[in-house]
Order: sequence, then structure tokens, then C-alpha cells
Amino acid sequence: MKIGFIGTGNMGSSIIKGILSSKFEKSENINIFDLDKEKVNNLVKEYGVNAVNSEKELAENCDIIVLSVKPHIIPVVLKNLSGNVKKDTIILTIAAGISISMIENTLGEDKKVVRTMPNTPAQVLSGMTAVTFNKNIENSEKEIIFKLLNSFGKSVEIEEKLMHAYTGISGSLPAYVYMFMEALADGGVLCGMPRNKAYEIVAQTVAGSAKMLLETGKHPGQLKDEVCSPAGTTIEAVRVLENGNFRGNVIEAVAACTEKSKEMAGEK
Ligand SMILES: NC(=O)C1=CN([C@@H]2O[C@H](COP(=O)(O)OP(=O)(O)OC[C@H]3O[C@@H](n4cnc5c(N)ncnc54)[C@H](OP(=O)(O)O)[C@@H]3O)[C@@H](O)[C@H]2O)C=CC1
Ligand SMILES: O=C(O)[C@@H]1CCC=N1
Repeated sequence: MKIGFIGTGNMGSSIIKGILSSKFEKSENINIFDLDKEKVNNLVKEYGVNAVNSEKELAENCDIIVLSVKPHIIPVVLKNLSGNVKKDTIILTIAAGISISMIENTLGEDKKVVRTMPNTPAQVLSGMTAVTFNKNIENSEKEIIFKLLNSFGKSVEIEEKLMHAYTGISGSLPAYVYMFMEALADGGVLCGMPRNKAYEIVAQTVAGSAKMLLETGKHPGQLKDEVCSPAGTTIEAVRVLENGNFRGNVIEAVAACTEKSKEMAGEK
């Protein structure tokens, strides 16, 4: 299967790396188009993928076209693709706030469109991707798309209207987690821990805590309670976090992200 990427920045290249390292597809079947020739040359050199010179050339040679440019560039790309997309080609968008109907309006309602919201851990095969299919995608094609998305992590089918909230709790989430981890390491450094050691310790502990939630089936509040000894160390930290409105701030951050996604889609 030939897969083409229009835009190979942070997210497009994360997916390419995931697809190649999981061996879902060979490098000779990956075509890329990006205006930034440095990014293209680096990917060609490092991974052996093919560079093409236009959206048209990419459309002629691919079974799946991944739209991985910034949302405001999508209309330009769709205009250049218009009239060049074959009947059975699947258009897969990863852009925040770009709806299926926006793509159908330019390329045609008969086109096969898949809307997704991935995240950057795709490049280490630990991504989490939401997906919504348009009416033209057949079940056999859904299976192929799930295999593709699962090759670099996990995926979940959701209603298109939930894509905004999904962006708030997954597409954008790695950034907030990294901020939390950076702040934890800063705290460690303040208390005398060498920074590199602090990052390693924090990363393994965050990964372990996430694994516990996934594998034990316990409520996160219960898992927290299991760590808090009476009059112990942890409850002191919990008190400080609660005084700083930690959970309230996180809820507001997710809501702000969700609202921005709606605004980008012209839904508010
Ligand atoms: N970053 C993330 O964590 C996530 C991003 N997304 C979505 O992924 C999309 C891409 O985001 P991200 O990878 O961060 O963005 P980047 O800016 O890192 O990558 C986009 C790439 O597209 C290039 N480009 C610009 N215009 C064109 C064009 N007309 N044709 C071809 N290539 C072009 C850019 O070049 P130049 O830099 O020269 O402009 C850049 O290399 C967005 O729509 C975003 O919503 C979704 C989930 C997570
Ligand atoms: O910040 C953004 O708009 C993109 C979408 C999800 C993650 N990054």
C-alpha cells in the first residue's frame, strides 16, 4: 500500500517514524511532499522514503493521502488536490478543527475521508489516535485504517463532534504532561537531584503510574489514596497541589483547548 504525506513536520514525521519502525509499511511505499526541503531531505536521507514534487504527483501514486499540514494550510492543499484524487484513494486528515464536511466540500462528497487526531508519542509506537470515518469508507477500508493507526499505538473510533474534546485530553496532552514532568524535575533539582537523573526517574514513574491505571482497573482516586500514608510525605504534596487548584487548573486547560478547537472549526 502506498501512503503519501503532505506535511512532514512534528506530527507527520512522528507517524512516518512509527509506521516504519513498526514495519507496517516499507520506506519505498512512503511518499512525502513538504515545502520545507530541509525536512524532506532529512527524511529521505535517514529513512529512505520518496520525495515527490507536488500534491498532484503524490495523489497519482498513493492509496492513502495523509493531510499533515497546519489547519490554515489545509484549504491550499485541498485546492491543489482537487480534481487529482482517484475514486478509491483515502484522504486521512490529522488537522485540528478540520471537519470531514470541509474536505468533502472541496474534493467532492463521493470521496473517502477519514478524520483523525493522533499525538506525537506515535513516533515511539505509543500513540493514541481518535478516528471518524465518512459514509464512503467501507468496512474493509476501516480495518486497514485501524491497522495503520494501531501500528504506532492504539486507536479509538469516536463521533466527529467529540474530536474537539478529544484534542483537549489526548492530541494536545503530551505538551501538558511534559510541562508537569519538567516542573517535577525542577523540583528535584531544587532539592539537590542532578537534572538528568531527575528526568529519568520522573519519566519512569509517570509511565509506571499510567500503566497502573491501565492495568489494575482501579479508580485514579484509589490509586492516589494507596500512596498517601497518614501524616506521611505524599499528603503534604497533595495539600500544596490542591491549594494551587491543581485539578481545577487542569480541567480549565482541557476546556480551553476544546474551545479553541471549536473556534478553529468555525463552530463558535
Ligand atoms: N504537533 C502535534 O502534536 C499534533 C499536530 N496535529 C496536527 O498536525 C498538523 C501538523 O502539525 P505539526 O506537524 O505540528 O506542524 P509542522 O509545522 O511541524 O509541520 C507542517 C509542515 O508542513 C509544511 N507545509 C507548509 N505549507 C505546506 C504546503 N502548502 N504543502 C506542503 N507542506 C507544507 C511546513 O513547512 P514550513 O515549516 O516551512 O511551513 C511543515 O514542514 C496540524 O494540522 C495539527 O493540527 C495533530 C495532532 C498532534
Ligand atoms: O496545538 C495544536 O493545535 C495541535 C493539535 C493537537 C496538538 N497540537
